Amino acid sequence: MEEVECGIEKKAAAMAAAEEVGRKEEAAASDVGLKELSRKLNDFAKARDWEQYHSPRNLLLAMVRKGLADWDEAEKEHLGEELADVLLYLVRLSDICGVDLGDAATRKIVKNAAKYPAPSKEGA
Ligand SMILES: Nc1ccn([C@H]2C[C@H](O)[C@@H](COP(=O)(O)OP(=O)(O)OP(=O)(O)O)O2)c(=O)n1
Repeated sequence: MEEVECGIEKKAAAMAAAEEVGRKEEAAASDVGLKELSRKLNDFAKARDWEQYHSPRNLLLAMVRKGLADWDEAEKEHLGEELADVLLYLVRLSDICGVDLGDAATRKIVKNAAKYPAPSKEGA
């Protein structure tokens, strides 16, 4: 009897450990960097010989077409897929145009802050 209980405990511990690994993998996937996405998209296009179709114009048109889709709040999963497509096309477009998107976006946030300063909180 004790042996059976020990076996069940071991199985529960293994399942908890697997769940923890799954959670960590999920967190890592949602925290993926732009350079990693860029590399994956490049591999994806190369493997299919699709580089010929990925001109800046085609990528921009594909991005806009995805962005024009009906965005229904009730269909969160579908919305996520459409927004993911927009992001992937944008990352690919940036790569094709030789733009470091992470760097450009970070610089632009700094520029935006200088252009649109937040109201001072002093005396508020
Ligand atoms: N020439 C292409 C076509 C597709 N893709 C990749 C980038 C997008 O992430 C995804 C888009 O594929 P679809 O246009 O088939 O879009 P969906 O999968 O959303 O299908 P649908 O629009 O029919 O719902 O595939 C790509 O890189 N280059």
